[in-house]
This record gives sequence, structure tokens and C-alpha cells, in this order.
Amino acid sequence: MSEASVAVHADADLLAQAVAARLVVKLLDAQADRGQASVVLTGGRIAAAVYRAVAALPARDAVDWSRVDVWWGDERFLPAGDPERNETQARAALLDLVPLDPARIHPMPASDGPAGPDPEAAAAGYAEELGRAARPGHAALPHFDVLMLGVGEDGHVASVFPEHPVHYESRPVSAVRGSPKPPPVRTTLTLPAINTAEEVWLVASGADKARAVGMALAGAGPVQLPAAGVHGVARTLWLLDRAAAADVPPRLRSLR
Ligand SMILES: O=C1O[C@H](COP(=O)(O)O)[C@@H](O)[C@H](O)[C@H]1O
Repeated sequence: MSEASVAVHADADLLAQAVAARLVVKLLDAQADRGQASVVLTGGRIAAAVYRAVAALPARDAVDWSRVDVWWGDERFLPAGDPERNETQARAALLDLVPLDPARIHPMPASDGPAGPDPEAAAAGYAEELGRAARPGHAALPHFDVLMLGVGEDGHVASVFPEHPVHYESRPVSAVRGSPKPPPVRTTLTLPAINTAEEVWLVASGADKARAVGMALAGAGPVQLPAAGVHGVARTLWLLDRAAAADVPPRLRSLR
């Protein structure tokens, strides 16, 4: 488990641009090392800004997008193409603008997809898809070079919410019913699955995230504050704007 490090940027726009630049470099490094790269996407407002910023970066063309696997950390269980789906937002902001191999884009199932309207079946189906991409000799998951997470005002990450029964799910992918944030039905990677990623990046902007960010970095319990329970194998990086960083313990900050 890696120690958390924190980078703080002046505002949401600079944060999105800095994360976009990091992401392009991370994909390039992974392709140089392994011949391919994999990224786990998140949803939410700052994530969409990051994806737009990647699309606008000239250096994006240095990435061989046909050798990038795209996964999701969570999804709102809605029909395909619904504007509230994390997949729909990521496709519009980035994925439709770069030459990805469609076979390497792995969205979580939609509520009108082949797995049907049952989120438990959808979660099981996604676990199988992950398993098919798993490394020989490893557990049930592929290698994730970088896994990005937004952070909710309540400290949720992906669709793992405070005090939700999903905390006690041992499988890598879970259905989530009764989400306190709409829509109520979702699918999500569980924290143990998230924590297999080489690098986990928690990206948060705005004053309404400050309390959750500060508590997570101060050592809150993961059931009460899920963001406190995630860490990459090699690196855990909190990428914040100044407003979201307001309650970060000063010893952890590196202002940019
Ligand atoms: O519903 C969700 O919200 C969180 C955070 O979104 P934000 O707009 O407050 O940044 C997001 O990380 C998650 O993927 C999404 O399903």
C-alpha cells in the first residue's frame, strides 16, 4: 500500500489540465513499459473536465489509443446513451474523439443491455469481463495502470457510499441499490478491487469537497468515509484545487 501524496492547483480549470497532462504521460509510460496501457475512468464534473482537457491536448496524439484498455470504476444503472451515464459523458468528452479500439472499451452494462434490467446480473457480467482480461496467474482482475476517482461531498468514491452494505461485498464488482445520490441503482468496483490498481488518483474540486478530502487524509475510517479506504499499489495521488484542499493537513500539501 502506498503513502498518499497531494498536489494542489489554483482552480478547477488548472486542476483538470494538470490531471490531463499527467494522464497522457502515464499512458505513454505504460505503453513504453508494457506495450499497452489501461485506465479506469470515473464519472462526475471534474472527471468530465479532465477528459475534455485530454481531448484538447496536442500531446494526446503521442498515445497509441488502439493499445489502451478503458474500464470504469462505477456506473449509473441507466439505459445505454442516457446522458447521466458515466460512459455517455466520457464518450462525448474524450472517447469518441480519439482512435480507441472499440473492443478495448469496457463500459459497465446498461439497464437495457444484454445482462437485462437486473443490476446484480450486470455486476456479475462485468466481473466476468474483467476476469477474461485478468493476467495469467493473477486474481480475477486485469492490471490497471491508473484508476481515477472523483470524491463525493459525503466522501464516496466510485459508487461506494458511506455505511452502505457494498462495504461488505467480497466480489470485485457490486450492484448498489439505495444510493443516496441519484440515480439510486448503480454498479461499482468494490474497494478491494480498486486497491489493486498500480496508481489511484483521487481528483476533487470545489469547497463542497473540502470536508471529505480533509477527513480522508486525516485518517477517517473507510466505512464512514470511503475515500479514506483507497490506495494504489505503487502510488496514491490526491489531485485537488485550492478550494477542495482547504482542510488538508498542511504537512501533506504541495502547492502548485
Ligand atoms: O455519481 C457520481 O459522483 C461521483 C462524484 O461526482 P462529482 O460530480 O461530485 O465530481 C463520481 O466520482 C462517480 O463516478 C459518479 O458515479
